[in-house]
Amino acid sequence: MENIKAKKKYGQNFLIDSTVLNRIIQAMPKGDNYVVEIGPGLGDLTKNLVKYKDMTAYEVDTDLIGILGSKFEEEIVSNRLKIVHKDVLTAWDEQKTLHEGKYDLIANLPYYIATNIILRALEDANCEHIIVMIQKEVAEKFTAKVNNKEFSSLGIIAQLLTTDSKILFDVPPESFNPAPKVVSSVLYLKKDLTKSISKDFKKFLKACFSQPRKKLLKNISSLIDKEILHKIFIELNIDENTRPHEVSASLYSQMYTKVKNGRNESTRG
Ligand SMILES: C[S@@+](CC[C@H](N)C(=O)[O-])C[C@H]1O[C@@H](n2cnc3c(N)ncnc32)[C@H](O)[C@@H]1O
Repeated sequence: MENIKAKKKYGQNFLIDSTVLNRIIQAMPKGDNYVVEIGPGLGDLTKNLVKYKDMTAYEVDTDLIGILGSKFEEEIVSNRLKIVHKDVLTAWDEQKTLHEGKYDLIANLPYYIATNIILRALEDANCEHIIVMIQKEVAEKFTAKVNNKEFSSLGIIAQLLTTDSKILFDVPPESFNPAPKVVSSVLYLKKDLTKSISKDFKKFLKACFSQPRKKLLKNISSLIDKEILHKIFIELNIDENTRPHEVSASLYSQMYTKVKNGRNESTRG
């Protein structure tokens, strides 16, 4: 490895296990989608991805930009690889999508912003597949199903926006340099590009899970009129003692529609 000291503040844990790299490449979706990588680091995953697809990589660390520029001179000149020196969250704020055209996000993510990045990728209308290395604990939240204690707004959002979500495999700390403190997993999400969810629905979910172990009714009663809530719970056949993780994604979606309609009716009336 180059003489580069990994920076904690950028979540730099470089992948040094070629078996894991190969497994990520094997998981690459077939088809013509462009590839976007977030955090190419020293370029080990990039080197393998660019063999198969044209791609853009977003890297925030100035010290790595020069290294990547000389390592991939040929790929950059021939337009197979574009390296963007930018914080990827800023890029999303500025342009809403990381690529004009359908793309797959394939990356070993910086863990300190992994959840945020996945949520942004789920919102990005051009992103079709998400294959990312993240903390196992976070991967489990995105793939959790109803009644599982880990089921939260992340699992609900993922279920409503994807047709497939799964953990492909786990990766031990020794596969990285420096080794992270946690076990990692490669998460796979295939989005349904016809679906989207609103900011208000996300706010509603946040309220529903504000105290995850308390009753759902209690969590949202500060936000929504109690009478409307009781009516909705009866209509949807939800017991008043139900905890937030015991309600399915589709029921949350129906509940939100009813809350919205209830509010509209009360403003009209
Ligand atoms: C876990 S390392 C992965 C490096 C490399 N892809 C690998 O697999 O060895 C995360 C990478 O994301 C970069 N990074 C951190 N924060 C970023 C941000 N906000 N925008 C873009 N890249 C970021 C880091 O500098 C680092 O290169």
